[in-house]
Amino acid sequence: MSSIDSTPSTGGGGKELIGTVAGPGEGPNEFIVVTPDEQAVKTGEFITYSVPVEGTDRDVIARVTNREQARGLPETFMADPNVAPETVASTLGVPTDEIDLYRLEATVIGFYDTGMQTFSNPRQLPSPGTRLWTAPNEMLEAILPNLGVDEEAATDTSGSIDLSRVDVEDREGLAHMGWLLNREANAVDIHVPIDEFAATHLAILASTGSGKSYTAGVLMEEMMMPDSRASLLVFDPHGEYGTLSEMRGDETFSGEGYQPEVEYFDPENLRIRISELNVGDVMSILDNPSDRMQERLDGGWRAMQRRESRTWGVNDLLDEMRQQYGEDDSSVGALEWRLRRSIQRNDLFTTDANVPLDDLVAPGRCTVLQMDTLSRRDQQMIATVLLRRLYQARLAAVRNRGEDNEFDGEIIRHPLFALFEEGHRFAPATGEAPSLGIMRTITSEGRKFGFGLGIISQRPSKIDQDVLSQCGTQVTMQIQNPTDQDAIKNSVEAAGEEVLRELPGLTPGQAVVSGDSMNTPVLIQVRERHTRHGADSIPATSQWQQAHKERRQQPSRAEAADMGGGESTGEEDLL
Ligand SMILES: Nc1ncnc2c1ncn2[C@@H]1O[C@H](COP(=O)(O)OP(=O)(O)OP(=O)(O)O)[C@@H](O)[C@H]1O
Repeated sequence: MSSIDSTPSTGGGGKELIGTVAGPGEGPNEFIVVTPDEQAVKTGEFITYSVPVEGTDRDVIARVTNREQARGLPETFMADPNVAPETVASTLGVPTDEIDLYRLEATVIGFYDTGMQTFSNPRQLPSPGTRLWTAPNEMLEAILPNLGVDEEAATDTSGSIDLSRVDVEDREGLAHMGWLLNREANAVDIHVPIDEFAATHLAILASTGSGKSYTAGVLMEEMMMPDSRASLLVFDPHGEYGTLSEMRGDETFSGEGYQPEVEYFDPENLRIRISELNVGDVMSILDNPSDRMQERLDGGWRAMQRRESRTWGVNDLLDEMRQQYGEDDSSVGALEWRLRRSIQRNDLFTTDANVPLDDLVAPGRCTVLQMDTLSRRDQQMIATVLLRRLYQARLAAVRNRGEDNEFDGEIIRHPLFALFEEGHRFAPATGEAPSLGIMRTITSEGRKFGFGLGIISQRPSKIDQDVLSQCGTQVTMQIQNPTDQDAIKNSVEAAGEEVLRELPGLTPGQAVVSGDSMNTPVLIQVRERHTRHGADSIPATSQWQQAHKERRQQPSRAEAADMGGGESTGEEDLL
């Protein structure tokens, strides 16, 4: 059978003839390709062919989903590991040339429709005999991520669409995450649109040690570049982002008079004003309040919130409750002990200090909240109160409350992106967390108010499924735990079988990027960071060695005592 000429109209690097269509596959979008061994097309590779759609030739992209040997040397030729199969074959006089053939299964993704700005399925499989090429590098750079291809930029002098002409390198607001894993390093760079994941939220999910915080670091670097100048807030429960300060003054991040600011806040300057708490927050930190106590607290708290002053404390609240329920009310008495223990004696809470939101967030500023010395509950409390204030301040900006002379609340006029390490701690699937409510609100409503969240976690099954399912872009790295794989399957829409199959085999730094920021899920190698990674494991043996040498160089306590007065022998210390 003569092969059908289906040369794609696009030119460019990486385009090589790989084989021919043998026939349809199992599913309605699947077909089988036969290819000789030396082409070595890997699973996950993007291949292309051309078909006429409504009178115009379209370059259709398909993904190789499986590869198996269709014909090779008989197994008896491989029996002795010391003799090459070719030697056995030639001794027996069997020709080995072109004996290997591979059978590839491929799934049609579609042709890029410049009108719809995404893939469109031609609903027609390539005919047997159609020739297939690996898709050109430039074409993949332009159409795999959801960047929107301008039809004019893609049209060549003859008026036909040539997607390899589109150059995304110089486009603004893109995050260069890395490159397509199946191609050579940097052959197909993957740039994801920051606007997209900053609006519809992001999840970075992987087992521990697979590169989550490294990848988050890469994305933050990209967001702080001169063509983005993001307003970032990082909730860092382990103190892993100390090295982001290297962005300050680094030429890579500077331009047009801009340099990113990187600010660190610790618990000392992250105090929470008591009046910022709502009654639900307080209930969540009190020890087992009875129904009657909850009722008293609710009445007292509401009265305090109606007051003009925002600087009241536990004593004022107790006075208020005694006024309402009587001096000798036993429930107020029981509440007093609990309120003093959980709020008044916790340094986190204060009556007056309140970090102004303008000090905390600004365009071109990455603020890291270092919370590693705080308890989990205090970390959640800080997140709750800050997120609520920030959300209200964004709401006020979007609703033009700033133009109302009587409005005296806080207002933030630029979009925000808040990133959570240990996301399951702040939005847990089970158990109480005061921060869960506001995180659900922001993930479901934040898009309209320019407030994006990024959730990083090594336990997807432990994240609230509502929050996880609202994260429109997913970066998924190595995950072996079946429960976590199931959580991804259930809540991540874009995670098809192909994505899930990849997860156990990934190595650190390899990731599947899927969802709103992509037109189709893609396997990438995450690029190296410009700043150092701040969360490497501690190299125990070299540090033991160093510490031991230092210890030997220092005089022992007994020797030191000896040198001090000349009277001690050291032995005296032991007596
Ligand atoms: N893209 C990459 N390029 C080079 N090295 C990487 C890359 N991604 C990860 N690594 C290396 O892999 C190791 C683990 O990365 P990382 O600390 O980000 O993992 P993690 O998933 O955040 O782990 P944990 O859950 O323990 O915080 C680090 O030593 C890091 O240097």
